[in-house]
Amino acid sequence: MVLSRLKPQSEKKLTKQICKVVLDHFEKQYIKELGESWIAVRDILTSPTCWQYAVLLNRFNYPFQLEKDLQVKRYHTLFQGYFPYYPKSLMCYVSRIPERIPSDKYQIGKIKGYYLLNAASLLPVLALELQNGERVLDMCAAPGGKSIALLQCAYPGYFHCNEYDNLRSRWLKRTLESFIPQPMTNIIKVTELDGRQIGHIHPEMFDKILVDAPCSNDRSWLISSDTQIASYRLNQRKKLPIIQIKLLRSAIKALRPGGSLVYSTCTLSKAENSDISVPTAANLYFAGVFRGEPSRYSGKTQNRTLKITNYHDYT
Ligand SMILES: C[S@@+](CC[C@H](N)C(=O)[O-])C[C@H]1O[C@@H](n2cnc3c(N)ncnc32)[C@H](O)[C@@H]1O
Repeated sequence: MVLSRLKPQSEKKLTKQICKVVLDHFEKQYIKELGESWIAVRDILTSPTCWQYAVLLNRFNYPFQLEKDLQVKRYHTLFQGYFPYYPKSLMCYVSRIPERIPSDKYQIGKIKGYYLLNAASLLPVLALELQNGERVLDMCAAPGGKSIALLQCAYPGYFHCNEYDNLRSRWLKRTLESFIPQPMTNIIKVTELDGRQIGHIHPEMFDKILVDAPCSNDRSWLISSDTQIASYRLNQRKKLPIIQIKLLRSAIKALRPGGSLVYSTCTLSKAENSDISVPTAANLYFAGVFRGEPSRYSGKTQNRTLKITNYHDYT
């Protein structure tokens, strides 16, 4: 029965128009930053059949039948065995065949069984290595995909989900309500603070912090249909590192000594990734996924650990 709901969207629906203004801008920038690799990355970014939609199963209402159906359809679990940290409770399936299953519909009072996300979005979640009982901050949390994924990994002692934008914050609350049972919400706090202030408000409070920063989302910008919006975004793009560094500095203030912080983006832009550095922490690079092989992160840990990840889906 579930299988019938898993019909993939047609190939036609998978075909998206690529925005030329954005592509031209990226060509100039990324050929400089990535050299020849840009050619392969560009092909993957612009070809929807290469994008992987992962199915994250919700441990709070585990969809056993769906899991069987996915296995019949030759879906396979993601990244297991690649990472030093990969909790058994995190169950995520992907298919080698390009398809997108419909999302689980919202129903009042029902905990959803699964969440669809870009497979690579789990990289920052895994990099955070969340353990039971830890105090964790998801600083830029809406719509909540990584918050849900973090809660599949461990039971934090306190989970602070923050989102500055009012509308998106409502979306975040709705996501949490849909995936997390009521008794667990006692450990979750949702706020609408400016992330740049959190370090002053809660100094050295958290064991783990995720800064999934507002960034130029290369893939979604490439398929934007409105040229005016695209040009506006490209114009504003240079301002992003200013807010990103402020968010990161604030997060470091909110991190307890010995804690770990993951800063992540879904852009390839050097200015928004490796150029966002701070003096107090060691940088660990967790470079993303290339053709199904996630690269391991490496580096030294000092007083506080900072991992920079970007989660483009190069699978
Ligand atoms: C990349 S999205 C986060 C995606 C989210 N982590 C997830 O997995 O669903 C970045 C978010 O940061 C929010 N944001 C932008 N400026 C912010 C600020 N100053 N403080 C907190 N959040 C902010 C944006 O509204 C956006 O929702």
